[in-house]
Amino acid sequence: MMQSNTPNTHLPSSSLEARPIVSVRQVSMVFQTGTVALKDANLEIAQGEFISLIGPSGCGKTTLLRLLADLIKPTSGTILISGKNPEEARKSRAYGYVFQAPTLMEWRTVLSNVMLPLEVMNFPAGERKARAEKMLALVGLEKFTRHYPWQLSGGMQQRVSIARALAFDPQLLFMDEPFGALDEITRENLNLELLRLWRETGKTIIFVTHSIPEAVFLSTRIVVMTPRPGKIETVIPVNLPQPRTFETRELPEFFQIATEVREALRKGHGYEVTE
Ligand SMILES: Nc1ncnc2c1ncn2[C@@H]1O[C@H](COP(=O)(O)OP(=O)(O)OP(=O)(O)O)[C@@H](O)[C@H]1O
Repeated sequence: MMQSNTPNTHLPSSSLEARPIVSVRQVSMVFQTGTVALKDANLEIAQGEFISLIGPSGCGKTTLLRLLADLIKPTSGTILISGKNPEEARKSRAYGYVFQAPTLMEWRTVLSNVMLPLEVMNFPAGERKARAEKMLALVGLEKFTRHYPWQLSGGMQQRVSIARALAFDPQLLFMDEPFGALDEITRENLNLELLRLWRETGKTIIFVTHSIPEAVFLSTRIVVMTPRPGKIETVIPVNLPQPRTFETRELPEFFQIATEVREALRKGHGYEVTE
């Protein structure tokens, strides 16, 4: 059975009085090379939030995501996901992960790519197809189930990756610059689609980006990071009305928040972000 998540019909409460879905406390990551990729990071994320991590190259955004996903272990500090450590959370399928490149298997159809994690996780055979079809419909690709990845555009391939990450119905979705390689128009359309999906499913999303407008458009809060050592500089709330539309980008508040993010990045000497 699919979990029944609550749709995000309004801005998620800024209150973190209920147990946060993600809790990062005093987390540092020093690689064997001596690079301090993350220093004393603290962050609490409530269920249903859309959090963007923004900052210049090398500030530790991917490192933070990889720590949450149990792909690497922190040097110090504590990470809890729904009250579990990252390894337990991974084993209980708490999150899906979308990478910058779609990483689809070229010899498998779209449907078969989305079914792959369900096969690996030993979902009953009868359930796999129904789940995969449901997720592909959610990302608007119901007519492309029999296509192969090379027959799809880059944006469509990334939508398949999102469907694949959601196939086993995780509460959390980690996305590492998923639209970074796409053209601006495709990217803006996918931003809108992602917000619709977020509203409809009630997922909590943690999204890495280099783009200030993308972060402002998507997020309920923006985590601004700065490099050397990787640090959380500040967390900026985005109180723009929901649902966001193309017009959202024209609002004076949109520009005000973008300026706030830019200034926070400058304060941390992070200049290398896209406008
Ligand atoms: N496995 C590793 N071993 C050694 N150093 C690493 C490793 N992974 C990342 N680093 C270093 O840690 C720092 C943070 O890297 P990370 O990939 O988290 O940055 P980022 O903010 O995601 O950058 P980008 O925006 O370019 O993807 C960088 O200086 C990077 O070189």
